[in-house]
Amino acid sequence: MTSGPPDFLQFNNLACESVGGKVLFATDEWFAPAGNLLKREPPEFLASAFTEFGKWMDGWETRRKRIPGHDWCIIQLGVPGTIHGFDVDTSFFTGNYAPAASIQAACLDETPALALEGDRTGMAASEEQFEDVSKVKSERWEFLVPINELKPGHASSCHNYFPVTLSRRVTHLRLNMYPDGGIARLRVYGVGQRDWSSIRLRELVDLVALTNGGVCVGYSNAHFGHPRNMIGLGRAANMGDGWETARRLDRPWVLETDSQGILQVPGFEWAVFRLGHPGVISQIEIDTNHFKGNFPDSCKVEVCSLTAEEEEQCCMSRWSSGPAGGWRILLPPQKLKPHNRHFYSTDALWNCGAVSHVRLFIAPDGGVSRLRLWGQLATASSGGHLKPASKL
Ligand SMILES: NC(=O)NC(NC(N)=O)C(=O)[O-]
Repeated sequence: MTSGPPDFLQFNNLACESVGGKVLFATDEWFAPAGNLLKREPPEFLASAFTEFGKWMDGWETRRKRIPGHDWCIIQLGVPGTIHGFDVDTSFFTGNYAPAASIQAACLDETPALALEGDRTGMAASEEQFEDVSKVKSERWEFLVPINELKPGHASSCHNYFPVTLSRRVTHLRLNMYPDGGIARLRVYGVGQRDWSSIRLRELVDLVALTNGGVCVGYSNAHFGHPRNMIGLGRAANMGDGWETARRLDRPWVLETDSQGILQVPGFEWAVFRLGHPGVISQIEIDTNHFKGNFPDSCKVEVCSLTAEEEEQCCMSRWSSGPAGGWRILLPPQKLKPHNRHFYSTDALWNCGAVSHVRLFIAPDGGVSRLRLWGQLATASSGGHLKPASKL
């Protein structure tokens, strides 16, 4: 029996540098810095690239150890949250991959006071140099992944997936490699968890933002870019930082207009998001930044309210069985423009009250770089669930 990629790959990468993930400390970074672990772009190999330290590698690579111990680094998540799984990606590290790794986690109130540059001096850094404000040495942090052998970074074996079952919030990770070697990327799949107590009554927040705990829970097509990219920080860096579907193959070979001159573009693609907190959405932004020859013709937004159990059922049916109460239209169909920020406020939106989930349609296909859903948190009087759904 062949098993496909694990379900946790649908979640957000909480450690990615594009959402603020940082390496605070590494015992050794001789060949390549640990910061590479958190890059958003897939790893690459440049056969003829060498530095004064050795072969240029796109990942974290330490020296062949000639002293006791093993190498490790401390990572601060860009978005603190609950972790559902890891991908320790060894791409292109073949004769120099780390043969084994483990991952530990902590939830720290403050950032550890660290000021160490990556060590290229010939002396490995010691545990004492890592001053941990939690007063618990990082070597004693809880293991989310015990020591496991890794596979080398050939295309067929580079992904080392580790599912995690821990419902507690995590802020920092310690990645251990045994004894030394290289790892191309560490992807930390989870859901952001923010403290909602600091939000004032009637304050508008982007309820779907990754930093506020929004998460994509289903989609029809993600050929060129995953829909979760739409809820990332700031404006998209490029087309790869947005949601982009393949060209639909069921489009007519010659497009035509109907009797009223409206272009007939059958078919659509969709993506469903769970909001970080149920709320009443009053402003929407749909940004087609960078999508110029491939922006969607039009979009539509629907909403519903689901419990965690109802969401699980919908996910299991890949959203073919809709919510019991049905989807309601929040934003009726709107024409879109290329490379443009589209803003819709209350006069364009239908009154739907408090909701927990949103479905964005694009017709017939194309790319959207950002989706922002501004609203107030649900209260007992606005009629929504007071607790965010927590299962996928
Ligand atoms: N050819 C190599 O990759 N050699 C060494 N690594 C780098 N990056 O030069 C090594 O063996 O660890």
